[in-house]
Amino acid sequence: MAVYTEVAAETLRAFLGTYNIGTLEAFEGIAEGIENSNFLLKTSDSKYILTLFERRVQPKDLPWFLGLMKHLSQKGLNCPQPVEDQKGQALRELAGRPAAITTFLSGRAIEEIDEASCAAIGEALAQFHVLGADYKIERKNALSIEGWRPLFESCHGAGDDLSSGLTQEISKALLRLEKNWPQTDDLPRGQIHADLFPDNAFFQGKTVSGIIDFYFACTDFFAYDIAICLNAWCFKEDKTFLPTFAKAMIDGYEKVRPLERAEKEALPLLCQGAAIRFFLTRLYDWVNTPEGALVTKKDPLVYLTRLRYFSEVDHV
Ligand SMILES: Nc1ncnc2c1ncn2[C@@H]1O[C@H](COP(=O)(O)OP(=O)(O)OP(=O)(O)O)[C@@H](O)[C@H]1O
Ligand SMILES: N[C@@H](CCO)C(=O)O
Repeated sequence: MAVYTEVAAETLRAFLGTYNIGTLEAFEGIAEGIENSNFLLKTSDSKYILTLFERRVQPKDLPWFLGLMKHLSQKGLNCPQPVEDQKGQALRELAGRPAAITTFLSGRAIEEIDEASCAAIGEALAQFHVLGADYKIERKNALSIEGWRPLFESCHGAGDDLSSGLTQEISKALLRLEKNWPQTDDLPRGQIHADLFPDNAFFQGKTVSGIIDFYFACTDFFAYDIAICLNAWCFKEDKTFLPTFAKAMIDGYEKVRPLERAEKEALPLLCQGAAIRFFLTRLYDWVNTPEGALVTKKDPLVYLTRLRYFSEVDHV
């Protein structure tokens, strides 16, 4: 459950009084998610999502994230639109936390991933990349190649408690990635979502009705975003890679934005990077989340399996 900060109804009612979105009829904490506290608000006008930012999100980055959401939703991407208060501000403070209200999106996360949903998410990802092109301000990806080693070192060898020899295996993988990771100009880059997991995509039938959770978005290689999705969508029961899902995703992507040859060739390496990124943030959380916290810890070892798989292939 991800509600780290509670909000009293009276406080929320007063807060909503500074917007033009009706009066509060009901609100409830949302169980899903691990990063921020989220609430579903029902007002006399409509439904909204209130997010209180916790944990990894740096307050200085919030205007960039909210700006990107506004930009993409205005361009026609199905994503939450930040709601401005009566003074035109989307970023506010509530219960001592940075806070924002966004529009509510219909649909729900897919129950069973298949080729059709992979194709649809590939297409939606390419739309994200293309529509983000004229959002010009860059935000460095703090969870890319330069961030992984410090994150790993901050876990102080804790991986060995999960699986023996793991510290050595990850050290070797990091060295390999640091030696071979593409330079900034090597591949097309722009604004990427960087966390487009199945729980961050809503579907209505086979159609993507919304993309949420922009709080890892950043400026990086487009193909790295595909690598994240290949990791997150194209494995069966956490272990077996599903080439037909991957092909459907890449074909869906290329309907909107054809990939360059260099991007395709870089995919196995970028997929290893994506696997290590999610392995490391999960390992960090495994070590640092106190017992009894109201949040479900995610298993880092799932991404070790994926790292091993992508380390052994020469194409995806
Ligand atoms: N705009 C929205 N419209 C409808 N539901 C939403 C919206 N934003 C968030 N939700 C709901 O809130 C849940 C948690 O949101 P989100 O995934 O952004 O949480 P998080 O803690 O920030 O993220 P995560 O752990 O995935 O990084 C979602 O699974 C969804 O059910
Ligand atoms: N999508 C991430 C959590 C948010 O970064 C994971 O599954 O590890």
